[in-house]
Amino acid sequence: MAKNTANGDHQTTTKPPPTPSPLRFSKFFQPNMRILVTGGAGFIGSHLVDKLMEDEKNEVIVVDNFFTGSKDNLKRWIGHPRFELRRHEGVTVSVTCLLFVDVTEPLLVEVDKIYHLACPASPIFYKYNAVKTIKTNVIGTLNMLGLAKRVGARILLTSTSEVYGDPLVHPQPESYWGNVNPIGVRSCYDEGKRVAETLMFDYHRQHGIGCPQYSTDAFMISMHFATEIRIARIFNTYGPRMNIDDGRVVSNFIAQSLRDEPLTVQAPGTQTRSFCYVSDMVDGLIRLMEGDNTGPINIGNPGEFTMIELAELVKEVITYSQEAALCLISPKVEIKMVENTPDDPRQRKPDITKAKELLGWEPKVKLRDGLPLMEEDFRLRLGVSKKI
Ligand SMILES: O=c1ccn([C@@H]2O[C@H](COP(=O)(O)OP(=O)(O)O[C@H]3OC[C@@H](O)[C@H](O)[C@H]3O)[C@@H](O)[C@H]2O)c(=O)[nH]1
Repeated sequence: MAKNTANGDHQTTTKPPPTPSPLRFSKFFQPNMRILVTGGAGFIGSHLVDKLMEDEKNEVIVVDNFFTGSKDNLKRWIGHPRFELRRHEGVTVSVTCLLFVDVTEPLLVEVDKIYHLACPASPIFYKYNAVKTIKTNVIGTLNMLGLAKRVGARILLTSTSEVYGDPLVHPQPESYWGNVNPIGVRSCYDEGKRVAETLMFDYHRQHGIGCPQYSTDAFMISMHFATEIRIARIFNTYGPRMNIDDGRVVSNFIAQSLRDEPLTVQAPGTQTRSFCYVSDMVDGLIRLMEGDNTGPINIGNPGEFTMIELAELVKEVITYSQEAALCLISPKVEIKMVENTPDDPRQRKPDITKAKELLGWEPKVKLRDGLPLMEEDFRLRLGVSKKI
């Protein structure tokens, strides 16, 4: 008897593993595309869900443990017939509540595509429980790969620019192997994502390319699914729905401006980052999933800013009063230099040649245009109106 373990490994080959319903191959069956989004209640995940739900052929299942994600981000979809809620071992789900699942536990659902985003992404959150972060990246990715293998789903991992560590090559192409401290406080995330990438490629290599595959074993024909993988290396992303106290630099600066607090630039302030607006990010992820390239592919905006430049730009863009709007500078906002955290990368900027060539993708929203959209969302959530 063939036995499929929860992580999708076949223990014998005498019987074919479970296959999708034969109905899916029938002439009159028009299946919807069933898409699982892990971490779908988070900042990028929820924007991705919005985009996927725009296509009436998509059914979307979200799993999230709500450590950093929030049901509020998905409230418009709760109860929607294509936004499916499932029961998972021991977890009863009512129609008003989302599936509470942690990817470190195996998950059994039938899906065609998996966007695997689940993991805290802000340094203060991923460092908060470092062991849990690395478990999420390693065990969580193993579980999702096992699921992908079992049901024949294509899986996309959102990896990170942090796999380049404190890069010695600038800007960073995908061919750069990085400069990562394996025992530092950020390692749970950057090494975790590096292992996750390794697992993706090992599953892909070990289980062949092309889907499905047939093989004969003692005169039995067995079918198994190759693991089709996609890897995106996400660079710093910003936009509406970021947690207000998320701790990342753009959300910090906007929240601080709206609260009339000084902008905390971490020393030396000359370190650089490149900021991608969330709608561009989602577009890049979907193109990668739908295209023919496994990646890894950098998805990020190559516009590079020092943290001092970013603080100046936020000061300029966030207006407090008509007077401030006219002179484009809020008189109240100050910049305060504060201590930095260990291993903070000194520079970061994506080389997006591959994304342009292979996905036909490049970001459209400039930082100057994206910041006011985020400001509007933060004002609503903080209850701070424009004083004009
Ligand atoms: O209040 C702050 C917060 C942060 N910073 C600085 O801003 C820079 C960016 O820091 P963030 O915390 O926003 O994010 P990081 O670039 O360190 O990490 C991010 O990298 C890419 C993604 O995968 C993740 O979202 C996240 O890990 C750092 O140099 C940090 O020192 C400030 O100057 N002030």
